[in-house]
Amino acid sequence: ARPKPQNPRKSTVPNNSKSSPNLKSRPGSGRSSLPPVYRSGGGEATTYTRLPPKDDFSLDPSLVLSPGTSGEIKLYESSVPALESANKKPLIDHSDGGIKRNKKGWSYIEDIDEEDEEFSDFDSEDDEIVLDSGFDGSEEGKASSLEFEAESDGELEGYFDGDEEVKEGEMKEKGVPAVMRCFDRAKIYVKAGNGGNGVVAFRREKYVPYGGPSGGDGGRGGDVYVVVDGAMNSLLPFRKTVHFRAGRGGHGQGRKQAGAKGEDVVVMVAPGTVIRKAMKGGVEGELLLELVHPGQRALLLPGGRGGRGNASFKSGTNKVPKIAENGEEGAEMWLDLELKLVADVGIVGAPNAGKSTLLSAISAAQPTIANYPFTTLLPNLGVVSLDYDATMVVADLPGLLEGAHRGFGLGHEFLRHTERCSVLVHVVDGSGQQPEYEFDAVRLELELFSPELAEKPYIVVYNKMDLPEAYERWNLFEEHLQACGIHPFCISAMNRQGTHDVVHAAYELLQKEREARKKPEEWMNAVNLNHVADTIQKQRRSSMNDFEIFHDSSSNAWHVVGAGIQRFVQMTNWQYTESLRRFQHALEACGVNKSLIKHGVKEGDTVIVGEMEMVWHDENENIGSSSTRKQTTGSIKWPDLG
Ligand SMILES: Nc1nc2c(ncn2[C@@H]2O[C@H](COP(=O)(O)OP(=O)(O)OP(=O)(O)O)[C@@H](O)[C@H]2O)c(=O)[nH]1
Ligand SMILES: [Mg+2]
Repeated sequence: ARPKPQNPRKSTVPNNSKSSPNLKSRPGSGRSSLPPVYRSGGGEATTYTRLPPKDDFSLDPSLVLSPGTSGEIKLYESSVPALESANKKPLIDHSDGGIKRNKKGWSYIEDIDEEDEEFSDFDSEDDEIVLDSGFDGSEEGKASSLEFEAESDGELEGYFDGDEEVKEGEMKEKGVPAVMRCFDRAKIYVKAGNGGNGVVAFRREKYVPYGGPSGGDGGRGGDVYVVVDGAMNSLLPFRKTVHFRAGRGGHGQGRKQAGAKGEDVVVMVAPGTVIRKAMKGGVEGELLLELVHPGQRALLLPGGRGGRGNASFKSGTNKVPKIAENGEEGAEMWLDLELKLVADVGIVGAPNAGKSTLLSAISAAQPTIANYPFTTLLPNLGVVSLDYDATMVVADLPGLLEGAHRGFGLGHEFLRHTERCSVLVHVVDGSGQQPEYEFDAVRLELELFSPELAEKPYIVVYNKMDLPEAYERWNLFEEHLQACGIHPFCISAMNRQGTHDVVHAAYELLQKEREARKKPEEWMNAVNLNHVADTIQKQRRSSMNDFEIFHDSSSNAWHVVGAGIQRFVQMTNWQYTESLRRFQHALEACGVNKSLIKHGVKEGDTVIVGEMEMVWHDENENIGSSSTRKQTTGSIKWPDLG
C-alpha cells in the first residue's frame, strides 16, 4: 500500500476476483494536486486521478475518452489565453450614454464572461483574497478583515446594452446609462467554505507503545448569509465586488484536534432585493429569496462538512485505520439579484412632467429637478407624513415614453420599479401640446408592459397649472378624463398648490390596498428564509443507494450520477490506500457494481463517478470469487455530523 509513479491509462495489475471498476488516470487534468498511482494490497489495478469539473469535460468527450489523445485536458493551458485577454481589457476612460467610466471602478462595464470567471476561480488567485483558515499558517490572520476580493476589473453583465436586434424602420434605442443598468441588478458569485480535511495521526508517547489513532476531524467551512441592510438603496456595491467566498474550515490535527470553523461571509443587500439563480441560456433562474424587511437574515449556502480524521474511523475490526477524509466542498452558485423598490406610491408620467418637483413638494426628499427630459435616472424615495402615524413611501420614477414597453427611453428600467407600488400617481404635463394624448400614451405603455400594473389604483394629476397654457387646457383635459370616469386633480407642483389633496387621495387609496393585502404580507414573513440551505443539506444527506446510470455509447462511458455517491468520491482522500478499499466496498454495497453489470458493462469500459474516472474489469472466473463477493443490499449513508 504505497504510492507508485503515475502510469496513465493502463491497469497493469491483473485484476483480482472482484468484478469492479478500476481506476485509470487522465494526466494533467486535475485542478488540485493529483493523487498518484496506488496499488491496493489486494492487487487491484489502481490509477487515480480527478477529472476537471463536469462542465469542462462534458464539452468535449472525445478529448476525454479517445485513446489517441491520451485524454489530456490541461486546464491551465486552455485558460491562459482567456485570462490574458481578460486581464488586458483596457481600463480607459470613455463615456457611455453620458456616464463617465473611470479606472477606479464601478462605472466600468463589460460583459461578464462566466467561463473566464470560473477559470480564474482556480487559476488566477492573485488579485483576490479568500478567507482561508487552512493549514497554511502564513495565510492566517491576514485575510480576516478582508472578506471579499476586490474585483479590479469589476465586470458586470451589460443587461441593457441596447444591442438587441432592432428591426428596420424602428428607431435604435439609445444605450441606457451605466448607473441605471446596475443600480438595481447585479450578478454575483457565492461560495460556501470547503470543509477542512481530516488527518491520519497516531498517538506517540513515552511508555505507550501502541498509541491509538489520533487524527482530528477537519472544521466546517464557513457559511454564506444574505442580510438586508436598511441603509442600502441600490445594488451598486456589487459592481465592485462580485465574488463572495466563505473561508475554508481548518484541517484536523494530531491529538484529535479538530480544525477551526471557516469564517462566514455576509452579503448585504438592499430591502426589496429578489434573489434568483443566475439566468442560463436566456431562461430566468429559479426564484430563491425575496428579502423585503431590513434585518432579515437568510442562510444561503451552508459550509462543507469537515472530513473525518483517522480517530473517527477506529472500529472493532480496524483499530489502526490509516484513512481520513477530505473536507466536503462548499456549495457554490451564481446569483442574479434584482432590486425592486418597496415604495407604497409610485409617481409615473412622461419625462419632464414635474414628477420630481411633486415629490420634493410633498416630502423632504430633494431629487434633482431640471428642465430637460430624463433628469431622473434612479428612482428617488421620499416619506410623506400626513399625520403622526400615517406615512407612506413615495417614489419618483424616471420618465415614461411612448414605446417604453419595447425598450424606448428608459423603458423597462423604469417600469420594473412600479411593480411593488400599491398605488400610482400619474402626473401629466399641462404645458404640453396635447395633455390628454400624453396621458393616454403613458397609460397605454403601462398596460402594454404589464396588465397587473395597469390594474393598480391610480390618480391623475394635471401639473403646471401656474402656466397660462396649462391653465387654458385644463377644462378640456378634465372633460376628456371625466368622460372615461376619471377625476383628475390639478396642481402646481412648483408653487405647492393643490398637492395636499393629491397626498390625501393617494393615502386613501393606499389604505384600501393595505387592507386588501394584509394577508399576503403575513405569509411573506412566515417564509423560511433558510430554505435554500435546507435543500442543499437535504441533498447532501441523500442515500448513496440513490443513483442513476447513464451510458454514453459513443465513448463507451458509464456515468454514475447520484448526490450521495458523488459526495463520497469528493470526500475520499485517495492518498490513503484504505480509501480505495473503502470506495470499492461502497460501490459494491450500494449496488453500483451490480447495476452496472445489469446494464451490460464490458471489460475496458469507462466508469465515471463524480470526478473519478475508472476502467471496468470483468470478474476473473479463475479465481474463486463468489464466496468473497458479498451480495450486500444494505445502504451506506453519510453519518449525520452536519
Ligand atoms: N411652471 C411650472 N414648472 C414646473 C412645475 N413642476 C415642474 N416644473 C418644471 O418642469 C421641469 C421638469 O421638472 P421635473 O420635476 O424635473 O420633472 P420630472 O417629471 O421629474 O422629469 P424627469 O425626471 O426628467 O422625467 C423643471 O424645470 C421644473 O421646474 C410647475 O408646477 N410649474
Ligand atoms: Mg425627475
